[in-house]
Amino acid sequence: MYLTVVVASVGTFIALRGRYVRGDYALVALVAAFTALYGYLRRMPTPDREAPFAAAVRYFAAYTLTTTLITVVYRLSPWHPLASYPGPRMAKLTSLWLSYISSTGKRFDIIDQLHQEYGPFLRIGPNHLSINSSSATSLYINMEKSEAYRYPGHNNAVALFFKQDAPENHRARKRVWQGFFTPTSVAGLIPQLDRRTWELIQTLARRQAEDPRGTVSLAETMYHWSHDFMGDMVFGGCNALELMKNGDPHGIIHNGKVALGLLDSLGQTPWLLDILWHVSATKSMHTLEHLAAEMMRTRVKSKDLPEFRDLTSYLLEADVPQNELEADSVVAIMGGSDNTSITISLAIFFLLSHQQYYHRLREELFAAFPDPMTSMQMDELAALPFLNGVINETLRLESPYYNPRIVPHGGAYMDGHFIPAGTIVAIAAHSVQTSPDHFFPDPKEFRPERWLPEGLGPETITNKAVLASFSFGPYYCIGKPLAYHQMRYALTRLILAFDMEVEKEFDAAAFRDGVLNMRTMFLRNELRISVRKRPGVDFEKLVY
Ligand code: HEM
Repeated sequence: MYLTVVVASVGTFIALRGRYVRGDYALVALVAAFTALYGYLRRMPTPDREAPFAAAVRYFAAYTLTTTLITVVYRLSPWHPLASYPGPRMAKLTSLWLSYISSTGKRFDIIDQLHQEYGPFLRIGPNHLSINSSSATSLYINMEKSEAYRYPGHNNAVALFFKQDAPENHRARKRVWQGFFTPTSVAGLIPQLDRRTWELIQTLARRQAEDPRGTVSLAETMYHWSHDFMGDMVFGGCNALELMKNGDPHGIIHNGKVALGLLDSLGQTPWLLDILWHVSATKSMHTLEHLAAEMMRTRVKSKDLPEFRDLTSYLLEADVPQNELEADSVVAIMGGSDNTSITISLAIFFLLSHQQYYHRLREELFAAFPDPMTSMQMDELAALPFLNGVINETLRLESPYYNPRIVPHGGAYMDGHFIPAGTIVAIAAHSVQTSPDHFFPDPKEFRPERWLPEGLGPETITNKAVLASFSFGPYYCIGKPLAYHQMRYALTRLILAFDMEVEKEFDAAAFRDGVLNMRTMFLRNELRISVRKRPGVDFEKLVY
């Protein structure tokens, strides 16, 4: 019987090597195999009169252990296709290591330290490489997304962001979204952005006035602002989110962020996510999915549509089926609100902790807009060099996103290395974005002047092409132009409206250390500020 166990283990290893198998299906298959074995043993006389159940457990444990042992030996052996790539032993053994370091929110830092130890090509999973080289931007031109982007629960609906088995489905859907992101269409959203940003200013002042400490949570209020604007942009305001007025009773922000964090960490071990999808560990993912579906259903039924065209109107015009509208709405809710608002909050954090840059930006903005109530055009904001420097510098330091791709048939060559087909590869975005080869001097410091034509002096290196914040290639961020405008606009309005200060006891180093990145960001410490209205600003009378 043990010979049969070994043969079964070797057979399993050969059949599954390098293949992705759904974890929930595999679990069901294992339970079925155990049941069949037990049924078989019940009918067979066992020589030593061992109970059939105990014998089934023993054989099954032997099978599992043998299969695991063969896999472990293979992964650490010189015959593994990635054997020549260095990395921590645990990473070579199991993708659980990558899921674990992802769940700490400090993956970017851990991977950066490992790159310093092992070099630019780092094995961070049994079948997974992190690449700390500008050449890795080319991965994004023609490689498909890894299984980490699979819609949890294998909803096969076509939607942006999530992995599609047929890339042409992604291209077709991206064309529909592109209709919404044309300059004319984005221009139609400007009055909404204006309205919501004045409401943000009122909300910051109101919340501060109501707070016993006399301060306001900037990051939380920015999230409320971006979700309210997203509700207008995606659903034409039909869902009456109104987080700035009502807070977040349905937990859309919390559940959205936890869901994204789970996707970012468990997604690196897709078989485990397949299993956990069926239990309460992934509750936030289900909650986000239900909230998004509900919002989309309300929008589809609504007769009370705004004058501007929202994203859903483009999807409906293209006859996108209901289940795909709902899947796209998950993407739109998270894509359209999360990164933009946290980037603005972090830009303000950097400015307030580097007063010289805060003053420099104020000078630029006060000169460009002497009347703080004035309207602002997109091209005027896009032409302000220091404002753009502040935004790019914040993105450079605080968007260490992890975007894994899969090497296609035939493999790939990079910097003299051959990477076999089927390997999962990702640019080490944080390492590249903070490397002295690409950003010099002071690559780890917030120095927005590096983005100006004169830079930080004659030695300056600013390799704009490696900024991976919006990714590259066919899966680049479709919202990039809108996101830049939102960030420029909100930052400018806030700086024109208020003198801002952090709380007296604010610890900038501890705050920065407490920024956790799992594609979305979690802040361990609050960012509370105080705001004081500037002369000439009169927002109280504006009614929304
Ligand atoms: C600072 C703000 C933003 C940042 C840093 C950002 C970053 C990114 C990144 C890195 C990706 C590629 C993901 C990957 O390959 O893993 C992406 C995709 C995407 N983003 Fe953004 N994003 C921002 C704002 C927005 C906004 C405002 C929207 C508007 C709805 C948006 C919608 C999307 C969509 C739909 C995708 C998927 C594109 C595709 O699959 O082709 N993003 N974003």
